[in-house]
Amino acid sequence: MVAPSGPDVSPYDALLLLSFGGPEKPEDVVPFLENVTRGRGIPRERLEAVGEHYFAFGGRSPINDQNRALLAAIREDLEGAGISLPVYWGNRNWDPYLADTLAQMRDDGITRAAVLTTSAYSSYSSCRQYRENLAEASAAVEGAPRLDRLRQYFNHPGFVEPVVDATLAALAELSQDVRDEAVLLFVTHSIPTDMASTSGPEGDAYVRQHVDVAGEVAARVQAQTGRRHAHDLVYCSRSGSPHTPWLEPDVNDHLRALAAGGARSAVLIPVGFVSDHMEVVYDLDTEAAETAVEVGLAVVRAATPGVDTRFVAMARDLLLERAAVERGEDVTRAAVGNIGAWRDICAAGCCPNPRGPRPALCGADA
Ligand SMILES: CC1=C(CCC(=O)O)c2cc3nc(cc4[nH]c(cc5[nH]c(cc1n2)c(C)c5CCC(=O)O)c(CCC(=O)O)c4C)C(CCC(=O)O)=C3C
Ligand SMILES: [Fe+2]
Repeated sequence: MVAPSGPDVSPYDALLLLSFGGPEKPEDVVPFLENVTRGRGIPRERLEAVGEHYFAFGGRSPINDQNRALLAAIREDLEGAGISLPVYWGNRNWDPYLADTLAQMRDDGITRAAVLTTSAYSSYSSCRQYRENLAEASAAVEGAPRLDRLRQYFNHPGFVEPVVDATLAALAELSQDVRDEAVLLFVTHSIPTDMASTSGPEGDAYVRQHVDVAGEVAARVQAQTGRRHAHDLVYCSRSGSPHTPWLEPDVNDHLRALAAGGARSAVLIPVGFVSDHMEVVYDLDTEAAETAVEVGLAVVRAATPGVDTRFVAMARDLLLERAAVERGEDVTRAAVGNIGAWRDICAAGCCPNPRGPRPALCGADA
């Protein structure tokens, strides 16, 4: 056998895709929601409403199939680049559970893996929570491989470029008489304002990262169309107690305000999501679409990165970048916009857990 001649992935002997997980049949829905919300104080009415969203889709979230497709696409991309590396998949909240995957990796002889999460931005929910789950699952599995979480990639061109093209394609779907005036609405998951203000090493990273990506996408769209579209950052999927402030405006409220102000069209760009999660197919394609009809706005939704070849290749780029860093080599880190490539190792105490400190991997405080 001739050794593969592709790029050097050492010190890694595997890549792990870490995601949220979702139910796949009606019986899964309640236990899944219990997994997600244990100890979170989410009001019962909110849980029942979210359960109904899942039941309306036959009890099946789109997220697992999207991850299966991403996994297949990453394997094919790595193989095509001459990299022979096993790629695993584990979830925080549903089967295949992270701890089971780590046990499988150990049994397969894996000693050190790079971890790509399906979450691009910084905050407790989108970053540290994943790192806590890595710590917890590693502690539960004797002989679990060493894990290096790859950097947050909100501003990696492999994430941003597909969003630009999806926005252009969505604009093209609007009828010509309202296209040029369409407002670009960048949509992301709302989080409690306290969680937002403590995100990242200096605070406010969650919103600043989204504002930067939105500005970059809007500028690139303008460069392509020659039209300057107004753009806003709005939020979906608010949860929690009504007494806790969460990031606003809600996408539905904003659509109503736009219509009241005389706007006729908008493009919803789910920039907070890497693929068509439940938040996208329900909160945007169902609920926000109904709001748009109600107020008479022409609205189209831009595609998420999904399995766009550039997004898939980003996984390889981040893997090779980090492998080189771990070997002590200099690297060029791809990033667009004004913030710069995010750090590999999270700062001590960043994106704190609102319920108090817990062990987390892949940070300066690990
Ligand atoms: C920032 C963020 C992301 C993006 C980053 C990332 O991708 O991680 C995200 C993703 C997701 N959230 C998801 C599902 C849910 N999130 C919930 C609850 C919550 N999310 C929060 C934040 C986020 N969530 C927060 C602050 C809560 C309150 C409870 C808590 O403090 O933890 C609840 C409970 C019911 C409810 O309260 O809505 C559910 C069911 C799914 C799966 C969807 C599918 O099935 O396709 C995905 C990808
Ligand atoms: Fe969520």
